[in-house]
Amino acid sequence: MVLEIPGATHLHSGKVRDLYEYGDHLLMVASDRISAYDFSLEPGIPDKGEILTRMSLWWFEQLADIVPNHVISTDVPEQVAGRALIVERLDMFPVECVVRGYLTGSGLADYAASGHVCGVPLPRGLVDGSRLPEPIFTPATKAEIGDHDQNITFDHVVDTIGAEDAAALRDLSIQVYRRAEEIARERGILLADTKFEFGRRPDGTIVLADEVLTPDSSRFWPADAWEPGRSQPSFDKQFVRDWLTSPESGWDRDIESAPPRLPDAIVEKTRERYLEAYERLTGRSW
Ligand SMILES: C[C@H](c1ccccc1)n1cc(-c2ncnc(N)c2C#N)cn1
Repeated sequence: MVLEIPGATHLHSGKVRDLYEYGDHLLMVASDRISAYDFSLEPGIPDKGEILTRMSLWWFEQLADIVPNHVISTDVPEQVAGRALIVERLDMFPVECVVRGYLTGSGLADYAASGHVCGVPLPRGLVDGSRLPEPIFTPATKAEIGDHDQNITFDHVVDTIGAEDAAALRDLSIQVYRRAEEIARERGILLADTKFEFGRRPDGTIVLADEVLTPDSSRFWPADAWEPGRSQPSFDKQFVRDWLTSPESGWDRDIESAPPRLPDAIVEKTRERYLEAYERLTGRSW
């Protein structure tokens, strides 16, 4: 559902976010929508958009000494107060800058098939959830709506945007991941992997854009439940996943039908997990 916002013209809609033209800038709006198993679920999680917007803002502040960001203002239209940002319009690089500190998901699948992820060789014997010896840059191309991003090699990034910018995005992405992973780990949250988007200013400066280091752009795992060799519980989405895959939901994931509406109890427990992640990471009370 695209909101009519005075002064804003709708540009893009993602599963859980919407982007609008807003004068010379852009308005990035986070919804309360939650997605799992590639479906947008109902109902939304109350305050999720605001919690993740505040989390992203906090991360931009923590990272400002190593990378400039696109945030201009939080003085947004009343309708989206607290869950939108006015951001600088950038020339976006067409690369999803994914950094992995742990092996799971499509990275694990590529590793199982080839011993590599995005052309990066990894040691033998790694399992689901293994911590990697060093964080790796595993870029992807933005998929069409509804499709999964496609993992690509660093050389493919060089061919797309040139060697200098490719190296700059790789180095920046890994530097930002390392800083964030350490901050999160100190607070009991494992940042298994994350996806950054960068853009360029007219003067050539590379700027960190999009949302950053939220449970929507990253895998957040509770550190005290980490056990390589099996799927790790998601910090924020595990209640939803467990209910959807339980007999109680009556949902059959295999027939690719839309999942049923989430029960109030699951919605509330999930809201509490987003609040817990925000308060633990930022040290700020909601
Ligand atoms: C993928 C992402 C998106 C966000 C929200 C909803 C749907 C898509 N997106 C971000 C831009 C973008 N373009 C120019 N300047 C910027 N500062 C940004 C940002 N952030 C274009 N697309």
